[in-house]
Amino acid sequence: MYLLIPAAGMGRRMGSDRNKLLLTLLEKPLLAWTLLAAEASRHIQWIGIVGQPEDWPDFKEIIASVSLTKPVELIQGGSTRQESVYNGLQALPPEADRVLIHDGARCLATPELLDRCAEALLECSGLIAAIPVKDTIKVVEPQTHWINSTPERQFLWAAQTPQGFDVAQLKQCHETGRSQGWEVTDDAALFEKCNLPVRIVPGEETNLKVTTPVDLAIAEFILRQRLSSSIPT
Ligand SMILES: Nc1ccn([C@@H]2O[C@H](COP(=O)(O)OP(=O)(O)OP(=O)(O)O)[C@@H](O)[C@H]2O)c(=O)n1
Ligand SMILES: C[C@](O)(CO)[C@H](O)COP(=O)(O)O
Repeated sequence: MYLLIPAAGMGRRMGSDRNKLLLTLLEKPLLAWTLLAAEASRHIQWIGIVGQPEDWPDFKEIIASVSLTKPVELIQGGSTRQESVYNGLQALPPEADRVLIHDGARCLATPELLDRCAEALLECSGLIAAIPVKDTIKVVEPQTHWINSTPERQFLWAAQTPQGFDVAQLKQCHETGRSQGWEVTDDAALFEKCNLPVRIVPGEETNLKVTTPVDLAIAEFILRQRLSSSIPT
């Protein structure tokens, strides 16, 4: 299975002056934790990291530090996540017919989740990891902040990555999106807009996207728990 890791963001909401994937989480950069999960996955055979060229020297150090045994390619990022994934798709080896896309910022995803998605992708052409929403969600008027409606929670799922697709179909959806000027925050949305089916694979509650400083603190807590429970007594 081919894996693309969008890693070309800025970390604006983190308040960071550099790519948040270079920030340290328990003595390793965030990106290192994401790569360790990809390395431990049974199905991932090739990794493309989409990043801004100024980060490549750091990325190369991280790749060396985690002793990756799988082939890795660095791909130039775009100005949005959508554009970064587009660039990643163009850089896939020609034989890649299925692809998983996993945010570098979701650095707590387990190898088991990557493998669950890879296996499910043998049976369908579009999927995403997702979890049921826990909060009651309100649809709100943007200007006035008055509530418009309360969607039924049983229909609401929080989208995560990995997201997996048939490569030819996803490339076509991205081309359509570019020609129509669609701006989306995940790849499933492009599939949906093109009327293609996307199924849910059970995600992980701990698979948070490190977006703000609070997420970083929560990620550290989760990782400490995980590491201490894996130490044999
Ligand atoms: N131009 C971009 C923007 C984002 N990403 C990646 O997409 C994932 C999800 O994006 P997000 O969490 O929003 O990251 P940032 O763009 O870094 O954060 P912010 O929006 O707060 O600036 C991250 O792994 C990020 O590196 C990307 O590859 N290219
Ligand atoms: C793809 C994603 O991780 C799904 O939750 C998310 O949409 C990434 O984009 P965001 O704009 O940073 O939420």
